[in-house]
Amino acid sequence: MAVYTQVSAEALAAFLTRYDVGELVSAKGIAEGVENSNYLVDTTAARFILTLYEKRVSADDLPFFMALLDHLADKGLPVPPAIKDRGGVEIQELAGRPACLIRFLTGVSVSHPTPAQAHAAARAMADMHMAVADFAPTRANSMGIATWRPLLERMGADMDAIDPGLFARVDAALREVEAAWPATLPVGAIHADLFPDNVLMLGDTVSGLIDFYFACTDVRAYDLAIMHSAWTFDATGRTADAAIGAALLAGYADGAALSAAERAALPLLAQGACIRFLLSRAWDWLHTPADALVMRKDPLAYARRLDWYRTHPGAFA
Ligand SMILES: Nc1ncnc2c1ncn2[C@@H]1O[C@H](COP(=O)(O)OP(=O)(O)OP(=O)(O)O)[C@@H](O)[C@H]1O
Ligand SMILES: N[C@@H](CCO)C(=O)O
Repeated sequence: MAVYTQVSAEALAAFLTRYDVGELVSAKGIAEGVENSNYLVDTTAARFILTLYEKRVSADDLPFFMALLDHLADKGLPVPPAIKDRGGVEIQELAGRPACLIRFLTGVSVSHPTPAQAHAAARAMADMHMAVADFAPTRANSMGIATWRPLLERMGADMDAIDPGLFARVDAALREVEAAWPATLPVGAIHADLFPDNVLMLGDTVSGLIDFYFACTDVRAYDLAIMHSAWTFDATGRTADAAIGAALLAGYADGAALSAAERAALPLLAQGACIRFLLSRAWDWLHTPADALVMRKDPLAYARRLDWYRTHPGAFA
């Protein structure tokens, strides 16, 4: 469960007096998510999400994330901007952590998306990519390709405790990905973590894109490749659903043109996406005590996806 930082009812009630949002009625910790502490907050006026930012979100990056959310919300995308307090301030401090009160969005994240839902979600990603054409702020990808080898080397042979030979397998795949990584594809602000749990849906309609805390300036087609790796497989990474994959490509193409060069790069970008999530999951696997309250995500589910992309070069044809 993801409540690392406890906030007392008294501290929360006092915090809310900075805003014009009514008075505290109830607050519950939200179990989903692994990165930040999230509370569902009801006031006499409305419902909100309170997020306290933990280890992987740097306070220095919050202005970028909040500017991006404001920009997308202004363009009509279903994203949750932070609420401004009476002085116009979005990024606050609470219980010693950076904190934001965020607009609550209705909808549920689906664990087994249908092709229609995948289509709608990829269309929403395309809309997001188009909507940031005039978004000026930039942020380097803190989990981008330049970070993968240092992370791999830091774990070194410890990775073989997860699965014998894992270090060598990832090392070899990364060498190929590094050698062929495209340098000239269109870049822009991307979500970089648009897994099914970060898309809220009402039926086949996207009601929310959430969790922008890996958003950064990077290759747009890489965002689609991340989405493909996250949506197309079952949780173990063993089985790929071709209908979901096709729906993602079609949904994206509905909202944004995918050039021949972008399409041709997708198999490699998807392998990069697998390496990125394999490495972050492996790091957490090795550094989170097995009895911690947070659920560790299986790195091998991404090792299997990596193998799949390496053996299915025509997956995006
Ligand atoms: N604006 C919102 N409106 C409605 N529900 C939200 C909103 N933001 C977050 N949630 C809920 O809180 C949960 C956790 O949020 P989020 O995914 O941002 O957490 P996280 O710790 O950053 O997770 P992750 O492990 O995906 O990085 C979501 O699954 C969703 O149920
Ligand atoms: N979406 C990531 C967790 C958040 O970075 C994963 O499934 O590994």
